[in-house]
Amino acid sequence: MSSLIAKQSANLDTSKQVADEIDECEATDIDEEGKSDNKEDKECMHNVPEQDREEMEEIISTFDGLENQYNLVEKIGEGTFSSVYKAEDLKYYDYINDWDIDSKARTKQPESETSNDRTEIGTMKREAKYVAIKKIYATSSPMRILNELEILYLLRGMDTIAPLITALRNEDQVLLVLPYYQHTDFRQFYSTFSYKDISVYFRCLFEALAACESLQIMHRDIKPSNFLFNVERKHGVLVDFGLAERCSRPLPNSCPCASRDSAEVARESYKDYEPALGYVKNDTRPSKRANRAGTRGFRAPEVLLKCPAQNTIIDVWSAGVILLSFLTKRFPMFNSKDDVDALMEIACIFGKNEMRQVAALHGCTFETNVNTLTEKRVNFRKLILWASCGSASIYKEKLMHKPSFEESLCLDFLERCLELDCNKRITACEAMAHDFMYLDDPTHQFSFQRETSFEKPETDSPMENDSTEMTQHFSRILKDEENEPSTQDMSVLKRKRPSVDNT
Ligand SMILES: Nc1ncnc2c1ncn2[C@@H]1O[C@H](COP(=O)(O)OP(=O)(O)OP(=O)(O)O)[C@@H](O)[C@H]1O
Repeated sequence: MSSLIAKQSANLDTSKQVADEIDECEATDIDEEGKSDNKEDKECMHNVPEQDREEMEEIISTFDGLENQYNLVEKIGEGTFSSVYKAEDLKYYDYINDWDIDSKARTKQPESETSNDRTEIGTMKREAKYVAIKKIYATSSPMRILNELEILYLLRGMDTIAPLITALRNEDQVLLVLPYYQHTDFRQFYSTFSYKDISVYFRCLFEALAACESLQIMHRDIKPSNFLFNVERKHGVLVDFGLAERCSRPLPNSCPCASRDSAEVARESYKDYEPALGYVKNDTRPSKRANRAGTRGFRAPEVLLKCPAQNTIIDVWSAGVILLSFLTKRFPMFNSKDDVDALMEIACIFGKNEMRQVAALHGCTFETNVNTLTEKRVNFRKLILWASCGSASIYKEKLMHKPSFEESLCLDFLERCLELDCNKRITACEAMAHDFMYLDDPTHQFSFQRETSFEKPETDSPMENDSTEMTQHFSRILKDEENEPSTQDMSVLKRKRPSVDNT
């Protein structure tokens, strides 16, 4: 076994470190070998499914000496490219652990307490410390693994990005060791968060995105399960840079969106376009190729339209989709099975007109014979109220009220994140200056001006055109929920699509 990245050596005042880590509540004995006597872990191991236990035993047997460093406790995640295990770090106290933000937060305690603790070092009970071990499947290419390692290295030192502690390799097996973050499953809080809570969530997320943006790194897989949010600590950490990529300077003619002039022409050109029905049988045009990596439902329009000039702004769109889930109280928001479906879901909200425009921006055409799509976009406030109110009468009542300051601010931020045109979308750094990020900060001076005039909207029909399939679909959801709240299908836009000949 070889260590790809050496742990920082332990030549510091270890005693101070140890003293700083004391937490009486979670105290755990550690014997001379360094193994903890954590009863919870032992009980946990009994509950570990047979298959997971076998996997963990295999990892231990593959990596010589691993068992002296880490005690694998349970499997905590399984993705397309890796499995993730929670493990106790048996050598924690031998190393400088700058990555440990929990302990850092705790060391901010009064001097008198820490000096008292220091005197008890020899005899004290040490708290068990955990890491997350990510086992990358051997099918991943070495270049992909190296890319993840390099990007994690570049992004080190951020409180909102999970840093790499170390990495281990044995032949084709690679383990990444990351801090373990106690977090809350998104499904447990997304429908109950207040605007202030949502603001805190997004400030952490955008802090991480702004750091990526300043280094021109696209994460490519922004979604709730990759942003580990701890509700109690009100802190989140971005993980999983397995698909991350460094932006390359786009060639000006690689896509109309890549240069200001051609983007302007493209934005206008779609108006004159006359769609030709059918498709070219012997199409000799070169196929359009671009990185489309990501998770369905979170891909930005430019990714779906195979834009070769993608940049960090794709992650802002994905963050916008998460925000839409918070506000509509629907997760997942989109549930497409392929890219065409995904574009249709987006078109349900933005309407055909804007879809044609964004397609032209990336050198494509958008045409569909799905006659239930509207030309114009759906108003975000109406969509959110409709999806989140639970009953048509509450929806109507809320719609009649002027949005609160918090709601207006949040809607403004949502619109800026979910901007179809990637050149007009808010950047992560700009987002950090948006007032929405500071809703919970009593010292923040707000400059956001909400519209003073408020026209009571027509409430007979929730959307512009009540005859569309989408409106009927939304209405059905509302009706169902009025009678009996449905927990079966939380995805607003999940619906059967009529057969499409030409999209
Ligand atoms: N540092 C960590 N602390 C706690 N849990 C973690 C940590 N890293 C990952 N996890 C858990 O493991 C899951 C999978 O991790 P990760 O996203 O890195 O793997 P993946 O194979 O790329 O998954 P996917 O294909 O779903 O994106 C996460 O959703 C999370 O629940």
